Amino acid sequence: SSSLSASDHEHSPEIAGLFDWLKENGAKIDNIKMDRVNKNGLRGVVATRDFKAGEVLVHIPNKCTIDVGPYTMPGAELAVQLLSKQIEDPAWNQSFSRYFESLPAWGTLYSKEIWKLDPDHMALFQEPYLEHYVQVNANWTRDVWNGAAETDEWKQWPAVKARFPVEAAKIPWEHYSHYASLTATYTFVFPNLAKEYQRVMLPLLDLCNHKGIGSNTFVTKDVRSQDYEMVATRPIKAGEEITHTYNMDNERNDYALINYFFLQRVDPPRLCTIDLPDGHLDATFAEYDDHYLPRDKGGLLHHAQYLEDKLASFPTTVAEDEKLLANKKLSWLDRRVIEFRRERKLSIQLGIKRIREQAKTAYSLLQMSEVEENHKFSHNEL
Ligand SMILES: C[S@@+](CC[C@H](N)C(=O)[O-])C[C@H]1O[C@@H](n2cnc3c(N)ncnc32)[C@H](O)[C@@H]1O
Repeated sequence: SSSLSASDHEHSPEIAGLFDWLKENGAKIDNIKMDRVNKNGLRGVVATRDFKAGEVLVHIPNKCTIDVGPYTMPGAELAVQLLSKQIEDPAWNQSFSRYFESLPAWGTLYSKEIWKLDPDHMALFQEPYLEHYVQVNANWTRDVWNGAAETDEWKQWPAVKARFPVEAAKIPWEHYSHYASLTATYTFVFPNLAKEYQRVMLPLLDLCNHKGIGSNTFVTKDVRSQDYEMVATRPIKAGEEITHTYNMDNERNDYALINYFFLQRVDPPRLCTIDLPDGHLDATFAEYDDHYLPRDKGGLLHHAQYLEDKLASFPTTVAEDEKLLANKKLSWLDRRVIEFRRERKLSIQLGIKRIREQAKTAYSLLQMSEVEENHKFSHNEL
């Protein structure tokens, strides 16, 4: 049989419990397993047999999933919704216990919702925009907990405390804020029967890692049954990691770091979102094939100059960052931020080089934008 034996989960009774619970509830999960998928021991999902393109790898019944709240809610408010659901219906909560145990333990998650606002840690970004960005998000989590956020009262933690004073008093800040990060980073977006887009928790599917270009599955919801399926987008070999694209924004390291606290070391390195012309973290970039050429306004050389100024403004060089990273005593939180800024600098260096090369041969491109500008101008004058 292709079903999993206990030894497949030797490293983790929680994962064995998750598989048992899902199977008891009719999930089809026979041809995948959990494993360590990189040198850092990252957990991920792996195929245990070959799959053809279009084949269903995993089927999760709707009753094993959780609609947490409207998809626009930030993690802080989703955490309030989830905790309130758990308190309100202890039997339901108990029935999901093996799922909750499969999720990362407190202290092992990190994201904008719970960023440490310690000045030394924040300074590691070498980027005021990012410091500000995580500050706004982490403060929101704190404010929703205290009832001080500028949003509806029902979305904030004191509303739960008022309804369930005894049970709510047992929830510490650490637990709530962990949930704020979890509901932001382990949820999917799907419509419910009323066609309202929800943040949804999908057991096991939420243990698959992100891959942009080259991912091998997507997740879909059946309109009739409301069940969820993971489908192969190309042939998959036994032993291959199962990945899907959380969103293409994660292909930019600043977006992935702030939102999910991971980085990809790709060759060639890609410019960060914030280093694209007019780039900022809440923008969506539809075009990813062209990593170095600025689009629209600005022009090539203008962007090269911007990147050169940026590079000169960093307090440390790539070599100095490397030296810091050689220190084995760095905390994992500090290490990843330094790794991030090193990758960012490498991408900026390459970006400048590419733009300068391109500018030599892209005369026609520059000329075209001038023509368009002149055209607009004369049109306005008419
Ligand atoms: C939805 S979970 C995926 C499962 C996770 N690896 C686990 O074991 O619980 C999202 C988290 O997984 C990690 N992750 C996802 N994709 C990754 C990738 N391409 N590289 C490194 N870490 C990744 C990040 O820590 C992220 O916050």
